[in-house]
Amino acid sequence: TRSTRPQRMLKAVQKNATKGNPKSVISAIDYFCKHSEWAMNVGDEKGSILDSVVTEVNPSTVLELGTYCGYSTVRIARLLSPGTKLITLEFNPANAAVAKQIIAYAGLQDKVILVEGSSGDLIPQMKERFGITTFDFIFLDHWKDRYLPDIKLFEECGLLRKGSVLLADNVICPGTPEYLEYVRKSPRYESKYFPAHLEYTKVEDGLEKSVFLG
Ligand SMILES: CCCNc1ncnc2c1ncn2[C@@H]1O[C@H](/C=C/CNC(=O)c2cc(-c3ccc(F)cc3)cc(O)c2O)[C@@H](O)[C@H]1O
Ligand SMILES: [Mg+2]
Repeated sequence: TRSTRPQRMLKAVQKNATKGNPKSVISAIDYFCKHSEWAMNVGDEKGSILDSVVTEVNPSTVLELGTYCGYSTVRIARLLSPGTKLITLEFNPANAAVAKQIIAYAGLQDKVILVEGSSGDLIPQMKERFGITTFDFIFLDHWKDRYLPDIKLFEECGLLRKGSVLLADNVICPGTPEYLEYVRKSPRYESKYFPAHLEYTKVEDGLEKSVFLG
């Protein structure tokens, strides 16, 4: 049967990137998406903003919602200090399988805990399963209509502390209007919009950074 786009992306990484070199894996995926097939990775423009926020926060506890093929997982994990791991949630087993191989190709498997399942089920399990008290940094990049219910779940589960940083992709395109209204109106968050473009296109998009105020 015909291969899937994630499988073709993995092949491109194995062909064009250098094993153990995260930067080359990132470049190989960006090249594939620019010259072969568009795919919904955060991309290099928004990816640079993600890099700068991760570097600024220098988090000890990290969560990513929506691994997809692991592009942003690799971007984040390569910047974490030694001993720090990121937890990434992916409910599509085929995507998780590709992501696992891309993360391993980058040599970052020891810095990543990839959990197969739905955020709605897994967020309430974070404390007991992974010994998490609160998250320092959360990257939201899963189904756009799930950003709002999941941020409320973080609050209910006591997974945010004063200063926790949430960074959300695609707040313009495809758009997350309810989430954006919530974090911008709520007195419990200090929000900032980082304008950019939809990955590999000239379409307007951006990232919303929201700091929990406690
Ligand atoms: C009910 C399940 C909610 N919880 C969840 N828990 C764990 N993993 C979840 C997930 N939701 C989705 N996922 C996974 O995340 C990934 C989904 C990401 C959704 N992203 C987008 O739709 C998206 C879409 C675009 C896009 C933009 C313009 C366009 F014309 C077409 C697409 C751009 C992006 O940057 C995007 O991130 C998949 O791998 C999916 O299996
Ligand atoms: Mg996205």
